[in-house]
Amino acid sequence: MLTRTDLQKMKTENRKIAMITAYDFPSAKTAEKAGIDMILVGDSLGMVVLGYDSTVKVTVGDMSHHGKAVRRGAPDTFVVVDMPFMSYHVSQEQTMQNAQKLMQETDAQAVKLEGANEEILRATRKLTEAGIPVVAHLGLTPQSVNVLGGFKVQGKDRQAGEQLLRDAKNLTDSGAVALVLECVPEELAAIVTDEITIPTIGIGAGPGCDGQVLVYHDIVKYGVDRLPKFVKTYADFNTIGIEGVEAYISDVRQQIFPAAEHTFNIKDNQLLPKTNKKE
Ligand SMILES: Nc1nc(=O)c2c([nH]1)NC[C@@H]1CN(c3ccc(C(=O)N[C@@H](CCC(=O)O)C(=O)O)cc3)CN21
Ligand SMILES: CC(C)C(=O)C(=O)O
Ligand SMILES: [Mg+2]
Repeated sequence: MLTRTDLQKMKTENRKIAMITAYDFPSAKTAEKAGIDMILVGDSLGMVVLGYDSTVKVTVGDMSHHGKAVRRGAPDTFVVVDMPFMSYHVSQEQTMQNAQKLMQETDAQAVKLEGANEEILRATRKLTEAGIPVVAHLGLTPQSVNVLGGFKVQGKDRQAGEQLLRDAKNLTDSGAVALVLECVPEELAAIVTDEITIPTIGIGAGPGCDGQVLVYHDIVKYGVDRLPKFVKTYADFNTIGIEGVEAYISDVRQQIFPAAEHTFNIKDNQLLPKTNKKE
């Protein structure tokens, strides 16, 4: 399993970090078998596997439930669990308790928090001091979709760019181990990556970041229809899945399935006598 130190070394040696989301046992198992560097149990699970239209409805209980399954599927991979909407905003005490629950129940290596206001910076410091590594997340922060007015590219003007760079530096100073940059212009992401000492992991933030993260179901096109511009797909599970289920339905209807090899038998002398009840 990679460590925080390995990630730092990858940045300085310009070896790119490959991260993917996973939400359950099979996706985690596949990601680990393929040799992924890091897994994110993203709160995007609300949209991708629960069918909500944003991440706002996701709870700490949901994150724990899915995080545990991911850990069982990927016992040897660095796992980051998202702290969901409002689980780190009410009070410092509640933030610590929620992070404790996620770390202890899922056995993750780090938690991820969106944003960089005073409270988030304090939480990042306090969690780190308590032994909980924090991954930061700037740019498009989906938990604030209702304030941002949609899933839109962020940091497009000079002022927003300067703010983002300041935030990134403050998060670094507060102890964050890595920074996810979501939906920001590649020029800005490259500058931030150069200016801070911790690794940046981009999603829709261009090739200049120290690593990349994408949503599992986007990469393999599974249950998703409209994909953001920044996604590249490498497989088409939708098509394969529909074809497979169609063939199964057809086999059942044509009595091709189940065949002899799918069927269990007992010895003739153990057979129940026929009762002829139907006649
Ligand atoms: N399946 C999935 N993939 C993701 O990457 C993802 C989620 N869900 N859910 C949580 C967030 C939401 N994300 C999103 C969702 C939509 C866009 C999107 O449609 N963006 C527009 C750009 C709009 C603009 O130009 O400002 C696009 O065309 O890509 C971006 C990020 C990223 N995350
Ligand atoms: C898009 C990534 C960075 C995320 O936070 C998620 O999947 O929830
Ligand atoms: Mg998230």
